[in-house]
Amino acid sequence: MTFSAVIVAAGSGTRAGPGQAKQWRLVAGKPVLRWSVEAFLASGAAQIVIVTTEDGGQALYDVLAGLSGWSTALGGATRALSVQSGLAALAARPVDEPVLIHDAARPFLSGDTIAGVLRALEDADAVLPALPVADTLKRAEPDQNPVTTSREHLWRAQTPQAARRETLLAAYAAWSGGEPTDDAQVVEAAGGRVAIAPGDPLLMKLTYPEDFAMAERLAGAARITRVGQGFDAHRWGPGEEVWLCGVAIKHDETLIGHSDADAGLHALTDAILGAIGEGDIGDHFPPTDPKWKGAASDLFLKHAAELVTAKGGAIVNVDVTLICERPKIKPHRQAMRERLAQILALPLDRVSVKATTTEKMGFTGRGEGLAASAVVAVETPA
Ligand SMILES: Nc1ccn([C@@H]2O[C@H](COP(=O)(O)OP(=O)(O)OP(=O)(O)O)[C@@H](O)[C@H]2O)c(=O)n1
Ligand SMILES: C[C@](O)(CO)[C@H](O)COP(=O)(O)O
Repeated sequence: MTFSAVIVAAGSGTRAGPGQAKQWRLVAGKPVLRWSVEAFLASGAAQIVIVTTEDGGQALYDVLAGLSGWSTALGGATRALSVQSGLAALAARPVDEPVLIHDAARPFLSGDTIAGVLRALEDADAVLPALPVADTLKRAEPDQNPVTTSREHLWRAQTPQAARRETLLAAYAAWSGGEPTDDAQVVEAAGGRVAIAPGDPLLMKLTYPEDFAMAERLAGAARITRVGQGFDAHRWGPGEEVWLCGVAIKHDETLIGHSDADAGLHALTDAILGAIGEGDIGDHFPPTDPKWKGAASDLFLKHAAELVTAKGGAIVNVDVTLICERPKIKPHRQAMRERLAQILALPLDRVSVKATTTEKMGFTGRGEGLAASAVVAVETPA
């Protein structure tokens, strides 16, 4: 389902204590706001409006470096005003398109939560993700005994909250209560049907200083590790040098292929694409396309690495094995590792290049061709 998103990030974060407002602070090395933008991009949001203060403007470009598909709107004095500013900035989108309104202060947004909210919107005017209250509740006035209060039918509201843009615009225009604390409440007051979608315990709102320590611990749980493997082989032919793992090696033959035939980079590119479920190298760079004739294969690897970044992921380590009788790989291994580390912006100890012969057996053993296999570990949001 096509949808757009409004991320409200114009608050001052007073309760989180002194220092930078919470949406700009880091959790697991990543700005709080960036977590949500990446989650919406990974789920295919058609447009993302980020609502910030004027001061936030420049910070935004640093915080969202490398990401596209977002625009900005100026926040208001309250969350509700910031939401309305974000909705106004979506004027070019279809008025009946679902809009997901999300607190920047909730970094651990998953694709499942987004999908659940959108699914529930098929039968409702507005949807909020929520969790049932699990603790016993007490109402306590100063100097009085706490009074136990039923927790039955009580839910903790989270974001993103969804409604079609026209529904939200009409409901906010009709709102005459005090300060609404969420968007579903505004649709509810306008007589709309509000549904609850599954909330997520990880989707906590950073509110108090101590929440940041908790978020650091949750950051590990909010990410998954994926593994991808790739394989490639090319035939030997007449030539004077061969490209392997991004390094040119003088040799009495070359590998034949549509691009520079760097089997090491091709296997590694496929491993990365495999880890993130993005098909294979041929899907992205068809061998039938003359554009890629003689292309330097580091371009393919960079593209795969950029797809990982766009999903909010990071490559953990890569391991390439080259399979050939000749040339000898050992003298070039360090240069290959350094080149791969440079292309992928990884520390050297996370890049491995190995080599083996097949003891004169098979096509590599007979010197007909060279093969390469690669394994990669990638971390992405769950
Ligand atoms: N005028 C406002 C107030 C809040 N928000 C956003 O609404 C979300 C939820 O608000 P809250 O957690 O209350 O954030 P703050 O208002 O920043 O925090 P505090 O109340 O502690 O100052 C946050 O992402 C916040 O940036 C906003 O865009 N504009
Ligand atoms: C919208 C909200 O996240 C729902 O739980 C929440 O109400 C926003 O925070 P605030 O402290 O009420 O501004």
